[in-house]
Amino acid sequence: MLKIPDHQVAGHQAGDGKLGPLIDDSGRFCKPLQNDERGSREAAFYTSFSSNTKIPDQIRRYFPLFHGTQLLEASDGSGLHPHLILEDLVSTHVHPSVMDIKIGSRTWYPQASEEYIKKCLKKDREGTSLKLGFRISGLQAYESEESGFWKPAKKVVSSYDVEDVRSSLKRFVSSNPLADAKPDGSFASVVYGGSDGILAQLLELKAWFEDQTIYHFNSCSVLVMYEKAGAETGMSRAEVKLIDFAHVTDGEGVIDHNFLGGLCSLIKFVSEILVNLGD
Ligand SMILES: O=P(O)(O)O[C@@H]1[C@@H](OP(=O)(O)O)[C@H](OP(=O)(O)O)[C@H](O)[C@H](OP(=O)(O)O)[C@H]1OP(=O)(O)O
Ligand SMILES: Nc1ncnc2c1ncn2[C@@H]1O[C@H](COP(=O)(O)OP(=O)(O)O)[C@@H](O)[C@H]1O
Repeated sequence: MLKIPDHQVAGHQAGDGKLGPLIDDSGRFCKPLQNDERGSREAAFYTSFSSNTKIPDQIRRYFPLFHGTQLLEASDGSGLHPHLILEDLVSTHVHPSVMDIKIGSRTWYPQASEEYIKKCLKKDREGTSLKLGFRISGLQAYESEESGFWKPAKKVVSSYDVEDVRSSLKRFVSSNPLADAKPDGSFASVVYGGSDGILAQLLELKAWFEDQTIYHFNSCSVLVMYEKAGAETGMSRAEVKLIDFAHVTDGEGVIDHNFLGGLCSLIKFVSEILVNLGD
């Protein structure tokens, strides 16, 4: 049975007669193809990426598994609609803490329409993209059975400034994300740090981006995920994945400086949280 995911933190959402992703019980995340070129671009990306033998295995694991496209009943009631059948990245989590971070100081690309570029430039300027090379698009962090999740509203997140980004990255890995008090950052070392933590994963991705010239990942996001119960026992299952490939273009032999720069900036923010843990 397909249902609306309650773990989605950004992007187009199903419900209220709108077209959005659906999940099933077998761990599939079904993302409807957008009707314009965004849909065909994303499907083309997954098809090309799946069969590209130049992608190292240790990098492939940062992308959702792709099981092709299928016609499914759309969430907006419009009937059968093509969906990308992806791995649901949090299907094995009980209380997933998830943050969507859109990478790049520029979320548009030269081939896009003037109108689209204008819209993106406005969002990039108003958010932290231009200043930092990334912005938080949405997030949720689990606190407890009683209080549930810290899940700030879309309009709150879209108005984040640099300091809000810094404090949200710390609050996201705190045991008290909903508290007015200073976030304790108590899961930072287990989630962000360590040999297989978020920072190590971001650094591995960065090393690939320093070389790869196959794709330009315009407007893509890094999805950061962990499970609080695991973090409490030192086994957070913290993971980084890349998502949203509706604006990927051919790299044409050129380094993706826009993505690489944003990734470096995010790495610096995460590193600083680890360095300043005692503060
Ligand atoms: O439709 P909205 O308001 O949810 O905005 C979408 C954005 O959602 P968010 O700002 O995160 O809530 C959405 O952002 P995310 O990718 O979810 O970070 C995109 O900017 C999307 O544009 P496009 O599909 O990339 O061309 C945006 O879609 P369009 O404005 O192009 O429809
Ligand atoms: N494969 C996936 N598994 C689990 N959640 C996902 C997956 N892909 C996307 N999401 C969730 O959906 C949100 C929007 O995804 P995205 O691909 O950016 O959609 P859009 O193109 O509408 O912006 C993400 O912030 C995340 O919460």
